[in-house]
Amino acid sequence: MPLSAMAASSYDKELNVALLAVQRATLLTKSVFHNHAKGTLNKSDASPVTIGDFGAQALIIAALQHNFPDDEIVAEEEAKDLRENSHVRETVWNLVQRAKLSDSSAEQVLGGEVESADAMLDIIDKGDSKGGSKGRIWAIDPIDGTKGFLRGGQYAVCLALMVDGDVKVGVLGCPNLPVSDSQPLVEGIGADASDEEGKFGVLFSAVQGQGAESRALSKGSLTTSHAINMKPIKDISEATFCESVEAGHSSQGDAAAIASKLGITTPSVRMDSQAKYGSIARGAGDLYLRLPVRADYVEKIWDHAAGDLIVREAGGMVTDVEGNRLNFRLGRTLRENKGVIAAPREVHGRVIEVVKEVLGAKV
Ligand SMILES: Nc1ncnc2c1ncn2[C@@H]1O[C@H](COP(=O)(O)O)[C@@H](OP(=O)(O)O)[C@H]1O
Ligand SMILES: [Mg+2]
Ligand SMILES: [Mg+2]
Ligand SMILES: [Mg+2]
Repeated sequence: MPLSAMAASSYDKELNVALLAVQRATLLTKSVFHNHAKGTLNKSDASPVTIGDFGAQALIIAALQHNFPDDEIVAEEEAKDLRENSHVRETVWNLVQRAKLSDSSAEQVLGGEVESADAMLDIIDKGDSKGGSKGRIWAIDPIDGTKGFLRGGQYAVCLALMVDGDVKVGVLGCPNLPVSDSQPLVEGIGADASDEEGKFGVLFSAVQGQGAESRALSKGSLTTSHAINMKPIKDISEATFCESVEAGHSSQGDAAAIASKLGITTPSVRMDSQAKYGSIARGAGDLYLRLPVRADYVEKIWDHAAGDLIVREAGGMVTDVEGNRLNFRLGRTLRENKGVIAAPREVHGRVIEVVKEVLGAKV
């Protein structure tokens, strides 16, 4: 490959912008958690959305539009509720204006000052791409695990770049996870993520073919990163697995049955959001099981794109419950996939066998 083509395919700029954009948006969500009523609204599917979700989405899209004006964006939220509710709109607008990284050169990279509250609404609605298998498309989940965010549990600010339907860059900001990779899995705020000394959680990232990394989140420029890898497993019965806190998002009964058949005796760690993908990628846990609760639920690409790449680049395998790779080419949803099974490569096949036994026995 000619040098110029190699440089063009390394995604250095995309990764840098994505990391800084997620870091700035994560700061906004932290300030909402500490200083505000969350401004929770209920969406049409009865799930919650907060001023933090809207503000984080506006900030990330503004940064992407400044740097990559021709790219498409698939984002979870839309501005409709803000157009109808001036009080919530003004609160989000204030947050967006105030959210700045402390390092001016980092802010300069992100650029794209939002000019007015109305411009902010239009920016939020730029996340309405239909997605698909062609071209450059970013997927944004401004707060994944909104229920966890409201409870003071785990949540993640998630951003991924897909090119022709393949995830090339993935970033997860997890402000409530421990900074250090070797801390055990936690359901609540990590002991060393308390915001003292400016430490507040972790930023995971991966670029296709270049491995996965983690670094401490900061309020200014990026901190130094290091490579992360899934933990090698000798005996599957010694694995720890994580699953959703919300029983409505993943069948905890099926997970318990699968774990028991695998000989796993350690209870599951329940945590919200794509923090589960980051946690197994850094070796703090081994398996992530997401087992369908309702036959009609279709997973969304923004709930999985970044985590899928980060786990695969750390040495893992991510599939649905049938063992098929997640297909990000079909639009805003993963309509061909049911559930998610993420595990180290060497044991993934065995886990899928047992998943099929347990789920097959139900029908
Ligand atoms: N019935 C269901 N089954 C699976 N996932 C669901 C679901 N209803 C909502 N979700 C998704 O579950 C995500 C949270 O996952 P987790 O349980 O791993 O924390 C939510 O993301 P948001 O919080 O971004 O809306 C939402 O998209
Ligand atoms: Mg949501
Ligand atoms: Mg989500
Ligand atoms: Mg969300």
